[in-house]
Amino acid sequence: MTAASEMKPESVTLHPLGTAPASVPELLCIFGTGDLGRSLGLRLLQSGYRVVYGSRRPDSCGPLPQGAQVMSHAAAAQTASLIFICVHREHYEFLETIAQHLEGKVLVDLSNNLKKNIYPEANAAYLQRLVPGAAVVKGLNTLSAWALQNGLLAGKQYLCGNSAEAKQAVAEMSTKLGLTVLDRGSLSAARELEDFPLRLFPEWRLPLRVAFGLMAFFFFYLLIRDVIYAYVEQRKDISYRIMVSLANKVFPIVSLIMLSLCYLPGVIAAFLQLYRGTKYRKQMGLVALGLAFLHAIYTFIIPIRYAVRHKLISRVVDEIDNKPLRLTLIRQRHGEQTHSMCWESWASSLYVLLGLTSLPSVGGTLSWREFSFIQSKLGHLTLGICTAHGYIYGWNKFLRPTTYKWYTPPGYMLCLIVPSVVLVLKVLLLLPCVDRTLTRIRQGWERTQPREEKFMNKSTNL
Ligand SMILES: NC(=O)C1=CN([C@@H]2O[C@H](COP(=O)(O)OP(=O)(O)OC[C@H]3O[C@@H](n4cnc5c(N)ncnc54)[C@H](OP(=O)(O)O)[C@@H]3O)[C@@H](O)[C@H]2O)C=CC1
Ligand SMILES: [Cu+2]
Repeated sequence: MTAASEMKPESVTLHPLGTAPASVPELLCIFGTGDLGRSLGLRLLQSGYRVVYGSRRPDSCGPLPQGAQVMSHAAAAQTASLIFICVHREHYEFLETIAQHLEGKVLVDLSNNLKKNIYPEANAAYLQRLVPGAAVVKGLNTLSAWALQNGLLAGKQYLCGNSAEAKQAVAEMSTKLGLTVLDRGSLSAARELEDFPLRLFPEWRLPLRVAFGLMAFFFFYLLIRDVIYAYVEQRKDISYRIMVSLANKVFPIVSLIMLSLCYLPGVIAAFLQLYRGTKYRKQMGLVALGLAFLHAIYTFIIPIRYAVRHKLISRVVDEIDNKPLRLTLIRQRHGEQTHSMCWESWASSLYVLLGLTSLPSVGGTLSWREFSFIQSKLGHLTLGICTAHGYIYGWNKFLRPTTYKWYTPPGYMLCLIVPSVVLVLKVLLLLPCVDRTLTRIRQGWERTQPREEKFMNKSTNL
């Protein structure tokens, strides 16, 4: 490490903001030698930049990436036109004292807060107030020191700031680091950007809420229908069933509904001739996958319990010495089990295929055609198979009055509604005449058509 006094700042061409060049400055400055500062510096060096650190203690800061220089804040600021502020907001005051050295520089504010709304203004707005002569750009704050160090740079980054040139400079640098950046407008968006890292798995929130909501609903619905009904009407206590049987009814029900919800927007959109994907599709599908998996596991556990009971039954039957009856009992049980286990293994392997291919690392190795084939064709096939599973499971119960305890349909009947609607719509869409029209519409045919006709098309299709 070189002390600031011994070091001559390298000469770089500094460009006033108004006439920013198309190329990024070669030498970049980082304030703060902490976790983020070090990881970012390493990454910048690897991408072909030169890096100068600005530190309170240029002589005694910890180990820095090889090739980087370190000096005082003021000296470092003079070497570069772009400065990353890798210091916590709580310590920003020192920047005010060196504000004259930061005149005309681009300051990148990467800071985050631990909680929302702990400060009256966004960190970046505060920085801009401390250093009015600089162009503050907020962004890259969803990077993590860990990911930078390990070369993982997936995910979009957002930028905002009042100076278009400054944002341009940061965007070009980010692209060179292999990041995808999106412009979110002026610095007034900084607060929103600072809140991003505080949101945990935002895309998972809706799918998980839907899953939990559906699970809670079906759990209580089945609890009333199965356990409470048996208790009230037949004076039987079957609460021991809650843990396994009830759960094993709730999982496939919710799983199937979630899977069909993945495809519902698609078919509806097709009918509305507004074909676009939905953001939550992948997450919905993966939650459905998880639940289907639990269902399959439970289904393989339940026969073990049945097998135990089975032995008891055979012993009792043995005592009565009624061999034909015993054989029928065994055959019935066995048939049901193999049937159901066969369904489960089919459906779950399809689910796994769907889930795996929707992971970015696997999906990336497939061509677009392969991906859409698996996600769309196999997705609908899985949906079809699971829906058929539901119908076959319950076909002989539909007309039996005892099925409708307290006038409520059983859970599996309710859960077949959405998938059936999706499948019927899908089949309608596959009809040659509809398919042809849809293809033509998607190829831009609609533009020459009056609006009313478009809607008429839709209603005749339905
Ligand atoms: N770590 C991460 O993964 C990420 C961090 N961030 C943000 O980056 C910023 C820095 O985080 P991180 O690197 O983890 O923090 P660290 O605590 O690891 O580093 C902060 C650095 O700031 C400098 N510093 C500390 N106190 C003062 C002070 N009073 N005056 C001037 N400089 C000071 C120090 O450098 P020196 O001793 O050289 O002066 C210190 O190393 C934070 O705002 C954080 O929210 C954003 C995204 C990810
Ligand atoms: Cu099943």
